[in-house]
Amino acid sequence: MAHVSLPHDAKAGPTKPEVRAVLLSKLDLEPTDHFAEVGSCTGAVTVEAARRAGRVTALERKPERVETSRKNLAANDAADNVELRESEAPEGLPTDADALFLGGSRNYEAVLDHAVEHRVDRVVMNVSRLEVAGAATEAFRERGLLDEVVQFQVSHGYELAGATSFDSENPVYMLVGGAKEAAADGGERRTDSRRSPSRGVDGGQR
Ligand SMILES: C[S@@+](CC[C@H](N)C(=O)[O-])C[C@H]1O[C@@H](n2cnc3c(N)ncnc32)[C@H](O)[C@@H]1O
Repeated sequence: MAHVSLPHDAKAGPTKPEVRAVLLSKLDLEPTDHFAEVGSCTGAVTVEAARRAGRVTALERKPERVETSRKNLAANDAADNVELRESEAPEGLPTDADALFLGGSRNYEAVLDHAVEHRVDRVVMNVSRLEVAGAATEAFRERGLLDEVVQFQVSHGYELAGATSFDSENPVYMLVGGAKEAAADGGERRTDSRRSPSRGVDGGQR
């Protein structure tokens, strides 16, 4: 994975490189995709998405963090296909996104409603707080958006007395899914979705 340079920082973020690697595999972005992001903050995810998707619309509610995103995008020469919006989602979300990432959780239920209404093919949300993770999992499930819940924790080794010990980062809960296409008969189909088949949370193969 190409390096992301973040000379400008923010109080929250960045999403760590290993977490971004998993996130990007779930989002499966391609040059034809319009990617929408809630909470660009340092722009670390925005930069990676801009290298893969054709278009990126990135929202951030805090003006100083919009500026941080803007500067870090420029530092990575990744601003050409990115529209940064100072906005609190769902306000300002595009209606034609193929993939949506919620890096910020404010108003997430309304953001998920937007994803359902506009049939966003891939929806991923990262959560670090346990209580929010549980509530957000329910919100995905209630809307028929949930394919899988992934929980992982990254640790980095460091040398200690000639051996290797580890510093652990906070666990991450990654909620992964997307809106299903409505079929003419009122059922649901997944014909043009790029979501990879995975074992659903109900235990069935999806
Ligand atoms: C944990 S940080 C995201 C980190 C980011 N992925 C990065 O790599 O720097 C969450 C960000 O989401 C923003 N945020 C939270 N809810 C939002 C919403 N509804 N709309 C826009 N921004 C939001 C916060 O201001 C914060 O900057």
